[in-house]
Amino acid sequence: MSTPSGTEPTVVVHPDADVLAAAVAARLLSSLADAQARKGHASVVLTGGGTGIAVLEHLRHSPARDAVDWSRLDVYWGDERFVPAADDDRNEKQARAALLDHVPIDESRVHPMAASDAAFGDDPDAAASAYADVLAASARSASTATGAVRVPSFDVLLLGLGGEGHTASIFPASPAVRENTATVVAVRDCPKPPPTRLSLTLPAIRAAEEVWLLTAGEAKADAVALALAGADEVSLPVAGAKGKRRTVWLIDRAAAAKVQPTR
Ligand SMILES: O=C(O)[C@H](O)[C@@H](O)[C@H](O)[C@H](O)COP(=O)(O)O
Repeated sequence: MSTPSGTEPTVVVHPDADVLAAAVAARLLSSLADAQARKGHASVVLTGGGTGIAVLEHLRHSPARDAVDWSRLDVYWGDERFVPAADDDRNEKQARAALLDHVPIDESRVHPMAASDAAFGDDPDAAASAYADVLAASARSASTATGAVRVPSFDVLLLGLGGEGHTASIFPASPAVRENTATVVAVRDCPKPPPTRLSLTLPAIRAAEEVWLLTAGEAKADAVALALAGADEVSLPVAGAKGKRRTVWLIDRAAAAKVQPTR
């Protein structure tokens, strides 16, 4: 698979979905511990979806779990389902059950996107705008604003992807994929239920130091191959998910089945 060079993505293929999730958990522990050793704190953007949550489950059970100082980790989400807080579809609820409720995290450093029965009621635009304000404030306080994009300089931003090429809650040919100024948007009528969501936009995603794409299964093989072959982001949003410093595709053999080997 391709080797890291500049903005070229790194592609790492694991035998199956479970080894992939365990390997990503180990990689994430090391990356966050390195960031904390370097600058005293670290930040991660979590993703929903089966692979993303499986990684958190492996993190929870890892013997190296406490290599990360959980009290100095800032946690954000790349997207969220705009449903009541107690709804099992909430990415935050799933992340807390898988990991966050089991580690000594500093709750003031955990930044969930609003639920539909919280401060903004059932107004996803207000909830999206409020999260953009949280990101901007975090950028100012950490004085790591990434230039024009008012978000913190996320150390690792995790993303899953759909078979048709969505990532976070950015779907093909949608208003969200064409958004080039807002950092967070409300998304309606999503093909993947539930229909209403909040999502980082591609400019916000591309402000991350590292973007890791996590996926498994043959249903994702076309999207993976097209993205790595340079598809345009409007028709395949995941193709636009790139880190400032590094982009890493962490996939299993089934999802890698149609990737053209690099010469
Ligand atoms: O909230 C969501 O639904 C996710 O953010 C979404 O982008 C997910 O990561 C992909 O749809 C992959 O999901 P699976 O890993 O379950 O295929």
